[in-house]
Amino acid sequence: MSKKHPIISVTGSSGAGTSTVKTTFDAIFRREGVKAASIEGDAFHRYDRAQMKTELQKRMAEGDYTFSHFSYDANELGELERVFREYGETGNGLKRHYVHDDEEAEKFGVPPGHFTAWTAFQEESDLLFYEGLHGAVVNDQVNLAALADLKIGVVPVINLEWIQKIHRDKASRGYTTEAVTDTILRRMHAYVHCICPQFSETDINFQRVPVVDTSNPFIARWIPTADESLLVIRFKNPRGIDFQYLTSMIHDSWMTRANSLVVPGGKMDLAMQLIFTPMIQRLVDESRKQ
Ligand SMILES: Nc1ncnc2c1ncn2[C@@H]1O[C@H](COP(=O)(O)OP(=O)(O)OP(=O)(O)O)[C@@H](O)[C@H]1O
Ligand SMILES: O=C(CO)[C@H](O)[C@H](O)COP(=O)(O)O
Repeated sequence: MSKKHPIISVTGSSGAGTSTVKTTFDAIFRREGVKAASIEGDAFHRYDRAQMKTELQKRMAEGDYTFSHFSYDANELGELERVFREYGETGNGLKRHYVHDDEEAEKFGVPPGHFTAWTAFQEESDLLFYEGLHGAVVNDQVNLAALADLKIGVVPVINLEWIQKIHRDKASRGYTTEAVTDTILRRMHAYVHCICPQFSETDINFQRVPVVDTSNPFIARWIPTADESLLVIRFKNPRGIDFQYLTSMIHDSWMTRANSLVVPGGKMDLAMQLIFTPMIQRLVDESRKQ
């Protein structure tokens, strides 16, 4: 935690929608005149695509079938912790990109499956924004949750998460349904042990729930739309959250528990704007006073 250089960490599994949520944050940052330095979780993978394939084969030959991109040791979480810590102390840090597809290859000048070089943050910023797989990990080696000032979980119910992952990986990353299904299966152990525990560390979780049948996510022809889903928003600590204001501003929303709100899927962006704008203002006001 750093009052001077705050960190916002948006955490979710692959395909959960963390990149999509970033567009809402970018809109708030723009409107509120907040300068954010952004980093992506995939930049902290330990291996490039070819190295990962080799490492996977090696582990499987040794009888380890649990290793995947979700595993702690497939990622440089110590490096991520160092970036969080350095940013909190100095407002600086290092970033790079993991290039997934041809479009990103064109943008970054590096072939798919490779990393760009590490570079220091170019400009001064008011806060650091992380989105990725491991932004609230607490294990015996790192404590990322302790270093982030606002932690957000993006967690569609699992059928929906799989549909999103399958559709995105097929449409933009050139994978087949079978290849994505294999990846989902291979990652399940680490999903349970490395991804899920973070959602007890996060301050607010956003869980999209479809209200159409997703019983067989592997044949879904499209991702359930905003109108075909609800959003459960759960606050770890509801103290200070003005639920009356939120339910009056978000049409058709209601409370299901003392710390949980449900809003129509189409109100996700509005709900995030209403919830996060005052939180971001508070973080930035505090930091400017230091
Ligand atoms: N609220 C939503 N409504 C409908 N579709 C969504 C929503 N959020 C995400 N998606 C879709 O799900 C897919 C995955 O989303 P996104 O790329 O944001 O995931 P991600 O968590 O960043 O994944 P990764 O970490 O693997 O890059 C995309 O096709 C995106 O359009
Ligand atoms: O999105 C992901 C994790 O968040 C990808 O699955 C991971 O970055 C590996 O990518 P690829 O299989 O394209 O090399």
